[in-house]
Order: sequence, then C-alpha cells, then structure tokens
Amino acid sequence: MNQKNSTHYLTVDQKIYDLEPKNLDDAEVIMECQNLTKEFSLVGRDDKVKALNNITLQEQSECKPIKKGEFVMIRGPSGGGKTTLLNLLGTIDMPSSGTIKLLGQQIDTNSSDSYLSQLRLESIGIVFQTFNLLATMTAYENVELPMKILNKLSQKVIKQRVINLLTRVGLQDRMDHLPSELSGGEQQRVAIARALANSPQIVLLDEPTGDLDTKSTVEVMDLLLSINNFGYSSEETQKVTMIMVTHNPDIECYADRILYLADGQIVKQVYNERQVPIDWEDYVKYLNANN
Ligand SMILES: Nc1ncnc2c1ncn2[C@@H]1O[C@H](COP(=O)(O)OP(=O)(O)OP(=O)(O)O)[C@@H](O)[C@H]1O
Repeated sequence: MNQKNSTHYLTVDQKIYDLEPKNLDDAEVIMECQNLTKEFSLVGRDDKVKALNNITLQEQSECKPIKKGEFVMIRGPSGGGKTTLLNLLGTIDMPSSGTIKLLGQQIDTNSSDSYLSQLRLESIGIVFQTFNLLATMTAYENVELPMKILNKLSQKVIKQRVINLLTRVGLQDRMDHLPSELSGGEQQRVAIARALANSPQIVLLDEPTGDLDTKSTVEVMDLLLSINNFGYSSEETQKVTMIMVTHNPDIECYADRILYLADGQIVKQVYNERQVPIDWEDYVKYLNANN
C-alpha cells in the first residue's frame, strides 16, 4: 500500500540509509516494569480512576522489556492509558503500585525528585504533540537550553552541538527563527533536536505527529527512524531507543513493536519484521483513494 515494500531504504538529507531487520535479542535492557498500576483520585469524590492495570514488560513475560535501539509504539483507544504509561516510564509520574527499572535503576516512591529530574535531564528526551518550545527563544536557544541547564559542556562545545543537531534535523538555515516563524513540522524538528541535546539514551514521544499535516508527519517519522537506527550524528552513531504514543495506524510501519493499550491493559502486541518508511508518493495515492 503506502510503504516502501520493494526496498527498505530511507532517504534523509540526500543520504540513503539501508534498513536491515534488527536483532535485539542480545541488546541491553533499557526499560522494564512489573505489575504497574496507576490510579487517579478525583477531586471531591471517593472513587478513583484506574488508568493502568497490571502492566508488565519483562523477560519472563509475554511482553518483553524495551531494549536498547528498539522503537516501540503505544496505540489504542482514547482513555486507554497511553499517556499515563509514557509518563510513568519517563519518571514524570509515579505508579500507584508496581516497579519500574530504567537503565538498570529501580524507580520508586523513594527516588528523590532531584535524582529523577537529573535522570530525565541526562538520559531521557521528551517530545510533545504541541512542541512546547519556548516562544521567546530562537530555535538555536531552545536547543541550547537543556545543555546550559545540565552545565557539563563548554560554551564552544555547546555551540557546535546545537549547530550539529539543527543540521541533523534539516534546520541549519532556521537557527535564528522564533517558533512563531516556523511551520508546525519545523517546530517539531526543533523540539526533536532539543530532546536530543544531552544525548539521551531514550526518547519518549507523545503524539509527535498529532498536530502535523501528512507530509510533515512522514518527514518527522523519517527523521525519527534515522535517529533511532543511526544515532544523532556521524560522531554519535549509537541506536537511540524510542517509545512513542500515537493514534495514527498508518505510521505503525516505523516501529519495531506496537503495544496496544485499552482500559489500562496491554491487549495486543505486534512485532514488525523490519521498520519500513512510508513512500510519500504512494501514500498520497492511498490517501486520495481512501478519502
Ligand atoms: N490527572 C488525572 N486525573 C484523573 N484522571 C486521569 C488523569 N490523567 C488521566 N486520567 C484518566 O486516566 C485514564 C487514562 O488516561 P490517558 O491520558 O493515559 O489515556 P490515553 O490513552 O493517553 O488517552 P488519549 O488517547 O485520549 O490521549 C483516562 O480515563 C483518563 O481520564
């Protein structure tokens, strides 16, 4: 249909990447969890909402842990618990019960806020549907900010890194632009560059293409696919683990694995044999035929 079935090549910035099937069997475990539940109290009411119910991603279970370099998508109906799960895996929120192990570290209610915020700053990049760029800062300044906060690199190294990252996402000519001077797709690419600023091991994405038109969706997905497989730059070529919430079934082909969540539980799990980028011209034909 809309995928490049004859080849598995991905073209980004005139470079052609060959996508082989991934073998993650022996890859390092990045994220595992056991019997995760999350309940929300409602203001002025005694009953609670059970947003997640017994989520387990473990070697011994049917749903395996998330491995280094894996691209996992989370799909399912509205209210199913996707964002709640992403927030728990990213240590933005704490489970009501159950355990999470992230990069070999146990995360629980004893983990201090300062420890968790440092872990997020160094190891986790986060991308949101609505970009969440700082409106008064240029693309350059938005990408620079996480490195300034981490405060581990010299100003000279930071500068080179911002330029490399904005070049990597195809915005080398837009560094001085404010978010309001960029298209939605461009703003999301700035947000991706910002998420990568401190070379995180994991990138979490909550509906990153939800506010984008179809062309920008394909461009952003191609970019994520190339970062997932080939790293941040020619100097940093390690695979980047990605966990992404999406409502869009057409882009499932970009994932290694898709977890379907409904009523707070994993109801289905699908593995793609290999990741396949969408061929834009075929996709337009497919969309026209189906609309
Ligand atoms: N802060 C909160 N307080 C109370 N209930 C909440 C809160 N956050 C989420 N919920 C409830 O938890 C359930 C799961 O919500 P969640 O946002 O994780 O679903 P989702 O699958 O991401 O939905 P969507 O696709 O609509 O974004 C829903 O019933 C939601 O109303």
